[in-house]
Amino acid sequence: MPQPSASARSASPAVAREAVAADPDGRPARAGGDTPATAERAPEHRTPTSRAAEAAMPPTATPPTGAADAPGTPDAPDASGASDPEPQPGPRPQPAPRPEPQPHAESEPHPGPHLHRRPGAAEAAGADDGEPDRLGTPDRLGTPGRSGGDDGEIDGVDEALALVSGARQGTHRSAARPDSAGAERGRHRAHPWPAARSVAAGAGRSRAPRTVRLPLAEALGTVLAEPLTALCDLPSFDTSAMDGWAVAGPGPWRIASEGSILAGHGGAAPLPDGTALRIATGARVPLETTAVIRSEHARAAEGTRLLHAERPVTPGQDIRPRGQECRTGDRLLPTGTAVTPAVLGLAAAAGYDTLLAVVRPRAEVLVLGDELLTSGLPHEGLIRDALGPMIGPWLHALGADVVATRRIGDDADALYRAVTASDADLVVTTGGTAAGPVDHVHPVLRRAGAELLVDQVAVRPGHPMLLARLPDGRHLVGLPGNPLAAVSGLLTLAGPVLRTLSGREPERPCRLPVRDTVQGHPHDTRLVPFAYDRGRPAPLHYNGPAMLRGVAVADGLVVIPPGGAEPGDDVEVIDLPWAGRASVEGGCFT
Ligand SMILES: Nc1nc2c(c(=O)[nH]1)N[C@H]1C(S)=C(S)[C@@H](COP(=O)(O)OP(=O)(O)OC[C@H]3O[C@@H](n4cnc5c(N)ncnc54)[C@H](O)[C@@H]3O)O[C@H]1N2
Ligand code: MOO
Repeated sequence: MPQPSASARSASPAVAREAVAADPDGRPARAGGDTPATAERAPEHRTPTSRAAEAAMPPTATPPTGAADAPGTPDAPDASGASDPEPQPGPRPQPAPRPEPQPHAESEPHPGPHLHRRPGAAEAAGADDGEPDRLGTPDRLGTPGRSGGDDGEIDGVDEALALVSGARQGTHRSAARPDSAGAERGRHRAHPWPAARSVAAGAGRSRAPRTVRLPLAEALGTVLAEPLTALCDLPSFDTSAMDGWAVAGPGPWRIASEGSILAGHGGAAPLPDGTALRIATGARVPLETTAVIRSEHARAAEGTRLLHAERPVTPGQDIRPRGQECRTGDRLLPTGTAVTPAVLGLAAAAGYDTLLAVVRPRAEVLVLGDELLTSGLPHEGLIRDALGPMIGPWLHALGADVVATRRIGDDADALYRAVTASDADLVVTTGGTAAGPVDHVHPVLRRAGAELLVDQVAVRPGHPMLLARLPDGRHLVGLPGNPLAAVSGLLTLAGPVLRTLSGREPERPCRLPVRDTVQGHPHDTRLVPFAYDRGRPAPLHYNGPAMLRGVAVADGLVVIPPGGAEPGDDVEVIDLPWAGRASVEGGCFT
């Protein structure tokens, strides 16, 4: 696919801004230089050496081992329009032929010295991300030659990916770590995406769920640890469904003088044949009642105290018979049902004061990275921690009680102490999963004697994600630091672990016809944010590994198998916990 022309790109203010905001080597420019007075810095542990090495990186040099962004990677321009929060005035670029970032945009970096960035590559790829619309448009990308803009000599996507993978393991990683053989094995140890999810679900099942009896008021968000069995008939007596008249036998009826039967009153005497008695909605219907006639369908003849029906009366009308909804002992809900507000209501109606619930698994979040700020604007290579504010609430939505979110910096000893001292059922780390000089997750897990259940997943973004079992049986999910890659890890590993840890069955896959073409990765599954468009998942832009702009407006992520998907192809969808398909017309219900 041809690149958008330079003139088309320069028409976009966002892209124009990016052109001046980027270093010649594609790294984000420093934002002004001054640290805002309010900026609060995460604990500083980084060595001056690593910072100096970063600062010294020449425009075309191989990045330091473990650096997240290589010069000229297609991911670099996501700092352009994607990070610009302002609405862009002026004419919008036409969205139709706009290419999505190439699959290998998620497999960065391109570490070989022969893969130098060409001037202008960042701007070219930046045009991909300048699409301001919420819904994506059909994306056709990765055609041979497209990658040439960023990849120098690389002509086709497959070749580029093969070369990047090989180079990463054979050259880049081996430079970072002495165990280059292990790095070489990396590709083979990656779990296919569906297998990784199964392993994660199985890991959650390996611990017997703890149960607790909770008052209804405290049970919201838990999962039933036993079936909800009706403790009474519902309704528990024959009930009037309307305000009106209880009548016995054929009319007209003599109006009884006893007044009215109200909801909450005890049993009235049997109703004699030929009589009518005022009755309220929800009141017990007297024995021998034939029907209830709504007030507006009956007329009391003046002076005679006789009641006439203005419509035909059928026996049983407007009476809810005892046990209509359930009988005592009926199973209303199975074990494993999520306790929603509606479940609380049903449980109360069926006679429950407390529920036996699975204790929500406890999760602790450990945010790694010395480059992270907890407030203020990015400056001098420091960036805002996007994961600290996001992961805890996301885990809560996935069923965990988050006991803490702690910032660990790039300190291996601090990480070791935090991992081994945590009493959470699930420890979730962010960043540090790859092979850079300060990527401490693997070494710390080795030191802690953890067993790696999943070590890399064949998914983009997020392939360095991991799942480990600690010696005491607790689990750890290592999320990659790139924010959308972290989301991918949440949905691939943390979600299934928490689902089964909290006593629920693994989610049944839902498949829906995708609206647009989505380019596949040659070998790996892709997870792409989407929004529902009349029941069909429409892939969104801003889906690069470091971007959250797409997923922030998404209903879920589509699972694109290697090879891609065409419009109408059924693809698996994972709904975001707060944007379920249940609210969407045409969605599927599992
Ligand atoms: N030699 C290799 N390098 C990399 C590989 C690889 O396979 N071999 N994979 C790349 C991919 S893909 C990803 S994703 C990242 C994952 O790296 P880490 O998990 O080690 O994460 P970091 O290096 O710590 O950070 C990556 C990136 O994300 C930014 N980050 C980290 N934490 C946060 C946060 N809390 N909020 C916002 N942004 C965050 C960080 O600054 C980096 O830019 O590794 C590639 N490298
Ligand atoms: O680029 Mo990575 O795939 O973000 O995980």
